[in-house]
Amino acid sequence: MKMVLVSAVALIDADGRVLLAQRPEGKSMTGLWEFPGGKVEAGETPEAALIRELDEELGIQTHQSCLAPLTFASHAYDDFHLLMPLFACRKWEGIVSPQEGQTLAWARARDLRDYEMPPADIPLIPILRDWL
Ligand SMILES: Nc1nc2c([nH]c(=O)n2[C@@H]2O[C@H](COP(=O)(O)OP(=O)(O)OP(=O)(O)O)[C@@H](O)[C@H]2O)c(=O)[nH]1
Repeated sequence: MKMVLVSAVALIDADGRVLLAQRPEGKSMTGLWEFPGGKVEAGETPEAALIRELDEELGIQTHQSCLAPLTFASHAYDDFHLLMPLFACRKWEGIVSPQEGQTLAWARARDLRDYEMPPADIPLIPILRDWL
């Protein structure tokens, strides 16, 4: 099975809320809420992929030193196996604004369960809630 490496981040604001992005129409798993991030390209580190994706998707800049490893997802989808490190980040520059028409939500830890997420993300929720 093809292994796909996706780097994702829990961006945490000053009130301890986490940023979720809703997958737009036309993509797989439309409407589900996910952590910002994306596929790691050839020759890229997971951290560099995330720094690039945050700039592209949300218009913010961060640094490797602001990305702390938090946990990971390992999930067998029908057509690929997803391996997804989840970093935590509390420091960035710029204002979070959707660059690709995504709907964004700042979710409180206790409300995370109310957002329908991809199956790979489900085990991450209690880890994140305990950690926040
Ligand atoms: N960024 C992100 N991707 C996730 C999460 N959970 C999860 O299963 N994924 C999966 O990881 C892949 C991320 O790919 P991507 O963001 O670079 O590209 P994409 O949505 O256009 O991919 P796709 O349309 O090929 O599915 C997708 O298959 C997505 O469904 C998550 O929390 N964040």
